[in-house]
Amino acid sequence: MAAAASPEKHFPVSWDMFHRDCRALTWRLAGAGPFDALVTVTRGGLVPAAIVARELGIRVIETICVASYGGAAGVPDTQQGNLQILKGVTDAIVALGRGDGGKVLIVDDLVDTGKTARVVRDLLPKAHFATVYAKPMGRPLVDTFITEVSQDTWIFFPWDTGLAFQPPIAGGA
Ligand SMILES: O=P(O)(O)OC[C@H]1O[C@H](OP(=O)(O)OP(=O)(O)O)[C@H](O)[C@@H]1O
Ligand code: HPA
Ligand SMILES: [Mg+2]
Repeated sequence: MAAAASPEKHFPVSWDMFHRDCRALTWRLAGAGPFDALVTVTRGGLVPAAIVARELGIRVIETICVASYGGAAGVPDTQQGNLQILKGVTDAIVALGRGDGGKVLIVDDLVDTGKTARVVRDLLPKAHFATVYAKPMGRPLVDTFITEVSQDTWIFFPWDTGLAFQPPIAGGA
């Protein structure tokens, strides 16, 4: 299956919906813990990580900073470029993530092609990988997620969007 070059369908997510989905993710994760540390994949993982960490009582939080989608100003970044790790995790977390005496939870907002998840997983092979949303290509790389959307769908997060006028459907929009 190929990644969607220009996703045709839109899946807009509101703050309320995102919070509810993060809580649902936490309920599902409760049985997989307890976790000694949480690693969030920036930047998209930061918001769900805050909610999940609060619900599960996790206080040790690390970032892994990865970037791969870049687009022209004014349009969603739907094209994936070379994946770059801008910052890794500490040796202590790497040791935990390899299964040395503790359990690490990785949180990201979504998995799409799975490239980001693959890189993070290679670094922390025994960690539990959780995302709020998953597309079919990346789904096998995730241990726990809440909602699956099709590969040709673009998910619009509340931090990337705002309220705007929508032309009526009857007008041919
Ligand atoms: O499964 P993949 O095809 O690799 O895509 C998933 C990744 O893409 C997005 O991050 P992005 O690299 O756009 O950076 P951001 O989190 O800063 O938005 C998203 O937050 C995931 O981390
Ligand atoms: O569907 C998506 N939405 C937002 N960011 C993304 N990064 C990869 N896929 C997506
Ligand atoms: Mg990301």
